[in-house]
Amino acid sequence: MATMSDTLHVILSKPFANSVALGGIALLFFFVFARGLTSSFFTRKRSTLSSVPVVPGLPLLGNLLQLKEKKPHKTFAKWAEIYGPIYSIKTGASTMVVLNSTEVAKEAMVTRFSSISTRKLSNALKILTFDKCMVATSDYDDFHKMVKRHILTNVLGPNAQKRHRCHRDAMIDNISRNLLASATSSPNKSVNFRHIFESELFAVALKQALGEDNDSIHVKELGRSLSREEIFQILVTDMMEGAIEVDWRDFFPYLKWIPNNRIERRLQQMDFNRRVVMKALIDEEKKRIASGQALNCYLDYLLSEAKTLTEEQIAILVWEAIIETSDTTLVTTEWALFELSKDHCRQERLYQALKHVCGSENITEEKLSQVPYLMAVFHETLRKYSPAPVIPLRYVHEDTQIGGYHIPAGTEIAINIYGCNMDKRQWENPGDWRPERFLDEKYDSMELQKTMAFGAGKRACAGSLQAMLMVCTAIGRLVQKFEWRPVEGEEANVDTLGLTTRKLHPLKVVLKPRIEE
Ligand code: HEM
Repeated sequence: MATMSDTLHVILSKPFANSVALGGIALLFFFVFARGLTSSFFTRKRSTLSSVPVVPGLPLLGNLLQLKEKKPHKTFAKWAEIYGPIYSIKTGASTMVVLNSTEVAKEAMVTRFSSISTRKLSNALKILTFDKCMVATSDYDDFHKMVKRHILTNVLGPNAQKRHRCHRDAMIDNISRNLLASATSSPNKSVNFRHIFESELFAVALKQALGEDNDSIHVKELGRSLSREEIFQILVTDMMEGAIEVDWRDFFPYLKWIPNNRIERRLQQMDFNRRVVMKALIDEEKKRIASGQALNCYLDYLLSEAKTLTEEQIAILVWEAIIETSDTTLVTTEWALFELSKDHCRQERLYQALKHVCGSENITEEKLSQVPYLMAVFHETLRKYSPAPVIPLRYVHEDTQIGGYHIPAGTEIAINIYGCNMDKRQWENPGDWRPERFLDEKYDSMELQKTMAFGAGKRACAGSLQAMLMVCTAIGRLVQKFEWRPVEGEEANVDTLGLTTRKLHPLKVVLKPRIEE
């Protein structure tokens, strides 16, 4: 998987790119300098507000080389300690303003939303999202409003979630049963929590989106049948990796004419695989529908209600519901259980809180609000391990202001959710995982926006209710059923990987089934 630094090193070591860069360097310097000069000239003319503090960088490359650490959200947070919660950086030819506190992030997402409502997509995301054809990556326009209404009506809104309840209940039962089987067949041996959870979560994603959880599918264009694991690889894993592919032309749009075949071929292949697998899955369901068997799922709903959408658009939207369900919920549950497994006192506190409310019954979604400590575990995990650490870039389409600074049109905005949720001025000892901080009376127990993890304003996460229901019920049930202990050395495995803050090393724990009293 290419990181920004890998890519830059490749650029800088490639003779062709070097010769282009050297040949055009005078021109480019002039271009960049002239661009800066003109924009600051207009800035001064149009606004009495000052410009945001600037993180110094190199000519042409700007701050790209300083972002060589694989986790830009951490570098952004470090810069916030020096330059304040709002500053600007240069990523090649573009100016990016980075927001690192709840105050300025909310101002951008709520108060100034009308000036910052478009997305700036990388080349990779443009290809993989069929050019903004998803709810999450589209601009705030009529298409967005229509498809958001669709996903809320059939999948993610409160009524839709009630209708999909049976899938979530089956998921928790299966996970609990599979973990019990592993723990009793080989006590003291670590169990593969992620493998079991991920597979069951994918089942919910498929049932909500397509109506059925397929064990395999024949894909004519690939000339073979794919197993469920291969379907997951193509629809989820490859796409998550592809989304962070760095194409250096993103930073130097005026060099777009230079081909970047390696990345383009890889992305086109991923896109092709996704298209043909989605087509095969959808064709299979169309046969079911033609036979008169209707199911409550997003595909059936879109085919009957969304007549203006093309087949390709429907396929991307159905895929969106699959991929968004399949990752962040696992990320949050795994980190919460990681923290609980190494903190016996807090695990015991949660167990007692569950016992107090549920006795020997299993926790259910109806009872979640009666266990404030469980909700606190959820929010503290979202705060410390914010699954989407940086919100997909926004684009300023008319001059605006944030934090009292002038922000000219054309600026990219990076909202560093990780920075907001780890801001020392808002959170005491932010590096500590301390659910008790959310037991404070100032928090409404069922409010989902206690941290910035789900974003804010009109583009806040549409799946927050589903995520809360699944994560909290899973943590609650699994702590009711088992005592969680980390295997030796697990405490140090805090590294993350990828687009979301997925745990680099899957959680390794020993589970001791609790004796039912
Ligand atoms: C713990 C789990 C989750 C977290 C932390 C999370 C976080 C986020 C964030 C930060 C955004 C971007 C907000 C913005 O651009 O301002 C977002 C958008 C979105 N999320 Fe989630 N998400 C989670 C789970 C889910 C799930 C399970 C779904 C289900 C399909 C989902 C569907 C969406 C959609 C459709 C959007 C786009 C909303 C819009 O643009 O109007 N999310 N999410």
